[in-house]
Amino acid sequence: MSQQAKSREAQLTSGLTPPGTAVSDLLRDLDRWALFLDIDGTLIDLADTPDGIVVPADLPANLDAVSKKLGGALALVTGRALPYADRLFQPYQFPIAGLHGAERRMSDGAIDCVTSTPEFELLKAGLFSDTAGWDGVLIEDKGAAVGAHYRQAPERQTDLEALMERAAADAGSDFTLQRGKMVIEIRPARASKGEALRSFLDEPPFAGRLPVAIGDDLTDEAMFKTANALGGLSIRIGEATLPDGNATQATMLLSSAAELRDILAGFAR
Ligand SMILES: O=P(O)(O)OC[C@H]1O[C@H](O[C@H]2O[C@H](CO)[C@@H](O)[C@H](O)[C@H]2O)[C@H](O)[C@@H](O)[C@@H]1O
Ligand SMILES: [Mg+2]
Repeated sequence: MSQQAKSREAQLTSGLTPPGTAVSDLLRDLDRWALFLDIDGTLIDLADTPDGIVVPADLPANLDAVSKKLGGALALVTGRALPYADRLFQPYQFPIAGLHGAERRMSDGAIDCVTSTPEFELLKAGLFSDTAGWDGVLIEDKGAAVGAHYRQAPERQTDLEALMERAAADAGSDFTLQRGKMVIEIRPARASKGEALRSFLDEPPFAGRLPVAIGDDLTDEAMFKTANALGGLSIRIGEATLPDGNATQATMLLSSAAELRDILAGFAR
């Protein structure tokens, strides 16, 4: 662990208010906070495959109850495609940013979506065919984005890095590589989770509130940075040290998605 990460770890676990207290602070001052929640690894436990996730039965209703206590100021901010993420929490629909912030449904229901192109469809088809014989590798078609998963084939990480870097270069400047947990993605470069958080805060019912951003992966660091810059709270699920050895931008930690779900369940009551 780098020196920077060590001092960050100490800072996070020293006299700072434990995250559980920070979140329960919301109980006292409901008009003050806006909650921005990542999905995979934050609300929902990680699974071997993108479709292997299990949504705990009480989670959708708890999210709805927390949202109502915050006057609707709860948004999901995910790398998943917006329609896929929406289905996870039926019958409820929340303000949501998908594809790492590239597409968004605002509180009034208006959707700013991003669509694929014939060229990008060809690129995705090429990835499927190039990896057809790579056991355990899973190509995830997300419409205007694509993910290459190696959770079940860690030995293929280097091959996938090279393949996705070439594909991203072919895709051009409208796209960017996004690394994550056992995945490399090519996504629209037009936004980030930090920009999505800022856009929500320009609109009711988020405007005038301070952000609480909670996430678990590299893509969420942009959300943490923006929340911190706006005087809000940033909470990472997991360690203070990122896989690359750098310290997280988050100012607080939670141990697991289960711990966050318990806090939200208590807050929902
Ligand atoms: O921003 P998030 O909501 O956290 O979404 C990030 C990515 O989540 C999914 O991949 C991750 O979760 C999978 C299921 O647990 C896991 O198998 C995979 O290894 C993780 O990387 C999703 O498949 C991606 O599209 C999201 O970008
Ligand atoms: Mg996540």
